[in-house]
Amino acid sequence: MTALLDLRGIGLTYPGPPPYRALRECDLTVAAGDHVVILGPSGSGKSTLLNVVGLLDRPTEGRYEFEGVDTAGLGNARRAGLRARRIGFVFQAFHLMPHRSALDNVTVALMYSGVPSARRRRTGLEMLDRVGLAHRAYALPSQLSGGERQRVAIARALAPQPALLLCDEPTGNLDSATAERILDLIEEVRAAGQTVVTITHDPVVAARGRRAVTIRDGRLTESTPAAT
Ligand SMILES: Nc1ncnc2c1ncn2[C@@H]1O[C@H](COP(=O)(O)OP(=O)(O)OP(=O)(O)O)[C@@H](O)[C@H]1O
Repeated sequence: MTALLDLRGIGLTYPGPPPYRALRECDLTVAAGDHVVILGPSGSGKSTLLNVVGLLDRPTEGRYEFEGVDTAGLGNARRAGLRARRIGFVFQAFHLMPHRSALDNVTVALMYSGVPSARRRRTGLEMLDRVGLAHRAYALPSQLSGGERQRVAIARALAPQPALLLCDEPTGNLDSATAERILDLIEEVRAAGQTVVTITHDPVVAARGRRAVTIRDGRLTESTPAAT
């Protein structure tokens, strides 16, 4: 399989004061179509790593290639464009626009990724249908359950057909039955050929990955491979 992303010797030091070295010498290659889980305790560097992988932050050391392109050479506008088109984010707190319908939340992502307005509504409805929420397209986030909100967030993340789905504690705010349904949906996404990277401190979530990597004190180590 070809590598979707490749990190070599990645380090990130927050400037402070005092400076804090949150990532050190991280090497990670993620093959296209894989689901890699990054597991680690609070404060270990998971979000920092996710921000680097998601092109939100620049590392202070090392080389990060996304789809074969050295990201160090990309200006902020190119990075933002790649993020909108090639990377979907799913967060624990959903981050939906509260005063916009489920459908609007999805179509706005399509607008940022450059999809022409004539196609956005139909694609948005198709994405909501894919997560089982076509019948709630015009509901506001406040009228949806936590699991439904996360499904809208997944529809939004997937709508631009990103190469990479990045999940940050995707089931952190959900009860265990709802969490299972969200994890099933993420597994469907991977089975359909998209690449998934999930960060979590929850072993139940980690068990769903095909490969697990542990981060401790900003260093990555390969864990026992998860079931494939
Ligand atoms: N902007 C910042 N400036 C300085 N230090 C920071 C900054 N952001 C994070 N840190 C520190 O870097 C370390 C890693 O933080 P990070 O948020 O990546 O951890 P995490 O594993 O995601 O934790 P959690 O599971 O609690 O969200 C922590 O010690 C944190 O205090």
